[in-house]
Amino acid sequence: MPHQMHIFDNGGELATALADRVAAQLRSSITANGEATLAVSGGSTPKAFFQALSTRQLDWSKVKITLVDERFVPADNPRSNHLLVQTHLLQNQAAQADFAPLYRPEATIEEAAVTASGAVPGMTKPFDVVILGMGTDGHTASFFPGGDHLAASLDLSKPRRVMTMEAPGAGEARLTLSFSALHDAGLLVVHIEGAEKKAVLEKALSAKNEAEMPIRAVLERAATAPDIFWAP
Ligand SMILES: O=C(O)[C@H](O)[C@@H](O)[C@H](O)[C@H](O)COP(=O)(O)O
Repeated sequence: MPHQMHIFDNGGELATALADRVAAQLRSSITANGEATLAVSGGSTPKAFFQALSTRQLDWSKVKITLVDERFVPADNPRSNHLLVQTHLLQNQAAQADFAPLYRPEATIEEAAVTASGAVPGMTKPFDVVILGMGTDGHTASFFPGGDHLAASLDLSKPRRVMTMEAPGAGEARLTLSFSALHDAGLLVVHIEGAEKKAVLEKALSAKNEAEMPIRAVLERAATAPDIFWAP
């Protein structure tokens, strides 16, 4: 699926433009459906975007937010994506949004994945907005090269769900939405910044092996053409 490239002079301009685009999509979904759903990634890249989006005027009480992926750690752990979203996005206007975490305090991560699958939006119909990041190894969400459930996570014949992932480059065990839950979002964004990530993207676009660079599944097989937002 051909992607659309959006290039900005700096991260601040990207954050403003992406916040405006996402807010417009959420407003449109609320008008059409009475609600809107948003799945966001963690990492260091999205902070400025989260802060900009948190100030946008819309009926946030009708917005359900979850994570694309999460470390299997509680929200008070500094590595928690829930903590990142709580700190930078669920503030200001967006504080009224409903947030559904992936981490669940179950005895095992497998049980947490089952509980989360029954509790997060996007499991019965497409998300209105999905924001993906990308690592320099070509991972996105927790679709890591060498992941123990990588093939299953990218298999579009499998149901929308929260699943577990362990991989050499992932650190803690992860909870991740499946590609089947992400690929058909109304607005599917890949948000990357810096020259190194641009080079990684170009490498990803130059070949097809998804096990080597899982981001290729998003670039090649998503039902929704991805919008790539990049700044130096
Ligand atoms: O939990 C996470 O870390 C993210 O969901 C992950 O997929 C992230 O988007 C990339 O690792 C990029 O992270 P940076 O923005 O920190 O480069």
